[in-house]
Formats: sequence, C-alpha cells, structure tokens
Amino acid sequence: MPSLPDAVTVRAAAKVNLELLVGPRDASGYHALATVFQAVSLYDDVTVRRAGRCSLTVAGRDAEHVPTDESNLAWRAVVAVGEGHPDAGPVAISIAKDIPVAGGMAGGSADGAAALVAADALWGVGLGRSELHRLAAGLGADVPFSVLGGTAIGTGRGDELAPAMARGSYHWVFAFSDEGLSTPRVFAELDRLRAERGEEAVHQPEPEVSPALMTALLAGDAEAVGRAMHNDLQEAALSLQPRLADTLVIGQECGALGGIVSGSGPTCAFLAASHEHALDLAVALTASGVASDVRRAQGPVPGARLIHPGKEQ
Ligand SMILES: C[C@](O)(CO)[C@H](O)COP(=O)(O)OP(=O)(O)OC[C@H]1O[C@@H](n2ccc(N)nc2=O)[C@H](O)[C@@H]1O
Ligand SMILES: Nc1ncnc2c1ncn2[C@@H]1O[C@H](COP(=O)(O)OP(=O)(O)OP(=O)(O)O)[C@@H](O)[C@H]1O
Repeated sequence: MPSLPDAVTVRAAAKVNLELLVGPRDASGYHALATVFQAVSLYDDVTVRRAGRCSLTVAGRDAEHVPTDESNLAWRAVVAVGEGHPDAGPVAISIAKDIPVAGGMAGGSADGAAALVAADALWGVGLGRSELHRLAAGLGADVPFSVLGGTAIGTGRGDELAPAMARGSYHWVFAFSDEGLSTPRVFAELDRLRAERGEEAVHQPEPEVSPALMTALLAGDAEAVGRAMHNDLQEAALSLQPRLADTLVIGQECGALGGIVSGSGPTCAFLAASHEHALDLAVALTASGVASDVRRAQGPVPGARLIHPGKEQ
C-alpha cells in the first residue's frame, strides 16, 4: 500500500449563479432554489498537514475577516471526515484566500469543499461520491457544488446537483465591494420585500430553471446566456447596498452581455463577449471607482482538486 502524505493541498474555485430563482421557504428557514451554478477561475488553496495539535491560519484577500477557530468551514470539514476514522489525528490547516469573503461567490464553501477532499486524501479515507456529497451538504448549501465544479443545475436547497449540458468558455468580470453581505440577511430581506408586496415567503411557486438559459448553454451562445442571466436575490442585495445599482449600470453601459449580483452579493458579475471585451469592461469598472476591486475570470473550471500532495505553502 502506498504511504500516506504528510500534507495535501487542494484548490477550489469560486462560483457565480447564472440564474438563481428563490421559491418557498420551508419550516427550517431554508428556501427551495432552482439555480444554475458555474465555477470560475478565482481560487482558494487549502493545505492540511499532520501536526501535534489542531490549528488554522488564513492568508490573502480579506484574511482578517475569516474565523480561525472550529467555526471555520475548513475546520468543520476536517472534523467531519475524521469522525470514526482510525488514522485521523490533529492537523494544521492553512488557507490561501483569493475569493472574497461574504462576497456571494461561495468562498467559505470552497474552503469547506477543499478541506473535505484534502482530509480524505491525507488519511486515505477513500470517501465515495455519495458520502462526499453527504458531508458537503452537511456543511452548507453551496458546498456540494464547490466539490463538483463545472456548470450545474442546483435544486432543493441548491445542494441537489445535476451537471448542465454546456458548451464553450465564458469571460467574466467581477466587481467586488468593500463591505460584505450576510447570506441569511439577504434571504430575509427578500422575504421582507415579498411580504410588502403581499407575497408570502411560504407560498411562493416552486422554481424551475428557464429553458432559455439551458438552450443558450447547450449552444454555447454567450449572448443568449447573458440575456437569460437572472437573480431573485438581486433586489434584496440592492435594497441592503443601494450603490450596487451604479455598478450594474456601468457594466450595462460598457456592453456587458449580462450583469447581475452574484448569489447573495455584493459582488457584481458581468459576462463579456471576448477576452478583449473583458479587459475593456474591467478597465471601465476600475476607472469608475464603483468597486473596491475588479477581477477577470473564466468559467467553467473544475471543482475541488488535489494540486499537490506534500506541497509547502
Ligand atoms: C445564495 C447562494 O450562494 C446561492 O448559491 C446559496 O443559496 C447560499 O449557500 P450557503 O452560503 O452555502 O448557505 P448555507 O450556509 O447553507 O445557509 C446560510 C443561510 O442562507 C439561507 N439559505 C441558504 C440556502 C437556501 N436554499 N435557502 C436559504 O434560505 C438560510 O437563511 C441559511 O441559514
Ligand atoms: N473558510 C472560510 N472562509 C470565509 N468565510 C468563512 C469561512 N469559514 C466560515 N466563514 C464565515 O462565513 C461567512 C460567509 O463567508 P463566505 O465567504 O462563505 O460568504 P459568501 O461567499 O457570500 O457565501 P455564499 O456565496 O456561499 O453565500 C464569513 O463572514 C465567515 O464568518
């Protein structure tokens, strides 16, 4: 039997929801979703190393806003994999962050997914797909997609996944905000706005992803994908951070094929027609001063994957 590594590094990607439809809220407070995820080339790297005692350190973007105790999703992931496994022991977890924190791009979920895959490899647990999915869903609604990557349809809480038939590669520009948005707060704000209109959260119609988006993805037609992009949480994110509307207008003025708030926000996601168009859009968004940072990325990219057994960070 090959010897187990002393340390494992796994890379996991950020996500954007091309479409996010929010249906009825259930008794647990979760909402039924119909969403189309795409993994994009902004990454966090998580290294899990055998150690004398458990610890967690974070470096990189927004590191100061990330918990370094057992509440961190990466820590919870390692504990979940180790439960009942004889070779599990204390580990030092280090996270190199490039995905914005509380940005609506599943940064914490990416770390949770990466840590699940890393602990599995470190201890030679041999988790099967369904067990990995079960542990991922236990950590959060976005974590199963962070494990899977690519382009996928999410239903249930967003954790029941089916790969989407999708062609082509997409050019994205992301405008970050210097102030995060809490996901539960954004869902609660949507419920409040709907109640104001007389729409009860528990009586929403069951959501279904739009045929127009699925057809556009199947054809690899970026213009049609841009037209079909939609996010039900956008009005709630705009209500909590009204200046995001200015960011969306700039993207629109610069000819983005589509522009929406990403997930629960506040990151705004713009689809560009080409590499050059993405460069132009990024320059315009940076020059406008509406965003704290602007980044380009491509999608789809793979889910959580081992990049180095034993790699030092
Ligand atoms: C907005 C999205 O990013 C879209 O992909 C996700 O729905 C959020 O996924 P996540 O951050 O992994 O969510 P979780 O950590 O599981 O849940 C955080 C909170 O978001 C709200 N939540 C989340 C998912 C869902 N289907 N309905 C919800 O109402 C609940 O208030 C929940 O307590
Ligand atoms: N590894 C982690 N990285 C970032 N935040 C974490 C992590 N673990 C726990 N958290 C907590 O989760 C909160 C949300 O962070 P995260 O970056 O996952 O938000 P998000 O990208 O908006 O999530 P999503 O798109 O899945 O709704 C943070 O404010 C932080 O307190």
